[in-house]
Formats: sequence, C-alpha cells, structure tokens
Amino acid sequence: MYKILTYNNISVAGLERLARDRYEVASEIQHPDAILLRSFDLHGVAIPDSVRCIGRAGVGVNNIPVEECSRRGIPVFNAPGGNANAVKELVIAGMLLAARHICEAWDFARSLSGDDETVSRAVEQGKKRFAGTELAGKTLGVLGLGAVGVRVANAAVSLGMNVIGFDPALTVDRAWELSASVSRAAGIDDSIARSDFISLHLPLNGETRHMIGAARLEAAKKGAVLLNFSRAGIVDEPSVCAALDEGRLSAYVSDFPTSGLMGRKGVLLLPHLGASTAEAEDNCAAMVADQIRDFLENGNIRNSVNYPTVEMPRGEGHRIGVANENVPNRVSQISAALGEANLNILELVNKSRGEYAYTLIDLNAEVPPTVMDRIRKIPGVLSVHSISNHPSSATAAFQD
Ligand SMILES: NC(=O)C1=CN([C@@H]2O[C@H](COP(=O)(O)OP(=O)(O)OC[C@H]3O[C@@H](n4cnc5c(N)ncnc54)[C@H](O)[C@@H]3O)[C@@H](O)[C@H]2O)C=CC1
Ligand SMILES: O=C(O)C(=O)COP(=O)(O)O
Repeated sequence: MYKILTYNNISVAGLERLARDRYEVASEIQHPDAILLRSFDLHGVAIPDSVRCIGRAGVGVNNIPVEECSRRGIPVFNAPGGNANAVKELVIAGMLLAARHICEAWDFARSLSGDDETVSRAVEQGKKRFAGTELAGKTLGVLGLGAVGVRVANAAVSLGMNVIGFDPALTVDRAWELSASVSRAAGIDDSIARSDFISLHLPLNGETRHMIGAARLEAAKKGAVLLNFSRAGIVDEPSVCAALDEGRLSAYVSDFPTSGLMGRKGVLLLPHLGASTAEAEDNCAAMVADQIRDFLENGNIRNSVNYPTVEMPRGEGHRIGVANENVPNRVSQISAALGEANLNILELVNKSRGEYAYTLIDLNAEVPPTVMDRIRKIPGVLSVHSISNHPSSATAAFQD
C-alpha cells in the first residue's frame, strides 16, 4: 500500500485515480510516501523521511520548500495549465468589476428599500455615481505570458482591448497560442506606462517579490487598474496603497486579501478564488494524482518543477530510481555498485536539470538492500528507491 498525506481538500476526481486497493489517502497518516496539497504552507513543516514526492494540485509552488525537496531528492509536481481557464475568467470579471464599479453599485442596490416607486427614483438618481468605462479600446498590459497570461491576453483581444505583453522567457508553445494582435512590450516599465489595466501572471520567487513597487507605479497612467491574481508578494503593498491614495491607480483588484488592504477605497478583494471552479479543481487533482502514481509505481517524472522529465516504458526488469547531484561520475559509480553485485543493467535513462539529475535503471534481478544502501552512500546521491514490479497504467490514464 502507498500512503498519501493530504493537506487541503483535494477533488474527488483526483482521489479516484488513487485506487483504494493500492493507496491509503488521509489527512493524518504515518510514514507517507507522498504529500498531495493545494495552497497549504509547507514551509516550516517537517517533511517526513518517508516522503518520496510532493504533488501540488495547482500551479504556484511558493508554499513548498522546493530547494529543500531538491536537496533531499524529492521531486515536486504541479499541474501546469490545469486551472488557467478558471483564472482567466476571474481576471476578466475583475476588470469588469473595476471598470463598471460593480461592487459599489451592488452594495448601493442592496441598500435600497421602500416601494417600487421609491426604489426606482433612488435608482435613477443614484446610478450616476457608478458610471464606468468600457474595456473595448483600452490597453491591457499582461506581465507573464504563461498558461494564464496568454489566455487573459487572448480573451482581452476578443473583448476589443489593445493588448501588450511582456515575458522574458516566453516559450515557443505559448508564442504559438498567443493572438497575433497582442503586441510585445519592451519590459515591465514599458507595459505599466502604456496600460489602462495591468494584470500580473507570474510566479512569486526571489526575482519577482515586490517587483511592482513605488518607482514603477509612478510611471502608471493616472487612474490605471492593477489586477493581481498571482500572489500578494509580487507587489509592494504600501506602494500600491500610496498609488491608490494619489489616484495614480483607480483600483487594485487582488485575489489575496491582507489586513492592510481590507476596507481600503479602490481595493477589490476576492478570497483566492482564481482556481476554485469544479473544472479546475478536477483537472489539477487528476493531473497531479496521475503524476504521483506514475512516479511511485514506475519511477517516471513528469511536470516536476525541480527534477527533469524522465519517462521509461516498463519492461520485465527490476527498476530503481536514483536522484543525485548533477556532477560527473555519478552514473558510473552507481553502475559500478550494481555491476559488483553481479546485476545486469537492461535499460538506463539519465537526465539532468540544473544542479540535479535523475536516473532510472532496469535490472535483470531485484537489487538487494545492501546494494541499495551502498548506492545511497555514494556522495551526491540524494535518494534511491526500488520501484515495485507491478507497472501501473498511470501514463495511459493521464493521456486519456
Ligand atoms: N489566483 C489563483 O488561484 C491562481 C494563481 N496562480 C498564480 O499565477 C501564476 C502564473 O500561473 P501560470 O500562468 O499558470 O504559470 P506559468 O508557469 O504557465 O506562467 C508564468 C509565466 O511567468 C513568466 N515570468 C517569470 N518571471 C517573469 C518576470 N520577471 N516578468 C515577466 N514574466 C515572468 C514565465 O516565463 C512564465 O511564462 C502562478 O505562479 C501562481 O502564482 C495560478 C493559478 C491559480
Ligand atoms: O494554482 C495556484 O497557484 C493557485 O493559486 C490555486 O490555489 P488553490 O489550489 O486554489 O489553493
């Protein structure tokens, strides 16, 4: 039995991929083989030694100590694109909420009382306070053209907006998906200076933390709207508040409430709802459950944020998976240890990614625990697992 420790509610569509006869899935469990979570903050949590991989049923992994996992030979999986459509739809809603003052107007309409005539009079007198602007013809600057950013950009084009975008690492696939009407901004400053709406779609990391600060916001068009469906930490909150106070920004639409933003004029807050649709929750949970399963049962790595993609079809051999530092001679030392134990390598795949590498080896016989220990002790080897000899159909299920 494999044991999966869950944090957060994981969609049934994902849990169903982990068959009850082979998987025990629970929010409290001893010696888990894997952790399956959404936004739960894993920083500061002692990850048990038994954990072989971590699956994030979503995209952002800033809630996971990825560096520590890498050093311990633990692949971290996520679900690229699995919730992108859900986020895109809420971003479009966010632009409309701000442009048409929908939240304030909704509050006003809900506050009305009296008979039909009284209400009707109040409506006609009050509505001028909520007159807005249209999206068509306005410029949207999209920062980060990944799964979400590209969809937001394309949807905005279809609403008649002029769209500019910036992504220093735009992939060829994303470039193909992007509408030809989206033009390229020279950089972040250029995007901000030219936009009526600025939408952030990049990961929170050391480079992007507080990326949107005072200097950049000073260059914004007067009355611009800033939308943040990425992470709170990408903006410098005091600078955003100052820009709102000065009227430099007319609204800040954020999926990440903080005490400093609550109740502040011009701030529209949603409770981290971007990925909270039935479809996105199902997609992400199913993708990540399949990836965890394929790793535990076959040693394959797909959609990992810290280890290379490694997939090897299952044959007759006895399989081991080794995570190691990406330095010379690791594979030769591993194969020497196997050879000295008279084990014959049938297939071997070794891939590296940055500082880390991963090797899958099929052998003619089971690797005895003493040899596994010997491999484990090779300097630079981070984790070694013997992979059960009952290949799963996880890959096939995923491709469906
Ligand atoms: N509100 C919510 O519920 C959700 C929030 N998110 C957040 O949105 C972020 C983006 O999601 P996806 O588009 O699916 O991720 P993605 O990985 O497909 O795209 C991120 C893009 O940002 C770009 N990027 C990185 N650094 C940049 C920089 N300094 N300037 C401009 N672009 C930069 C990357 O090159 C990449 O193309 C996630 O990392 C997550 O934090 C994602 C899903 C749901
Ligand atoms: O996928 C992401 O990055 C998200 O922010 C979604 O978070 P959630 O799974 O809804 O807690």
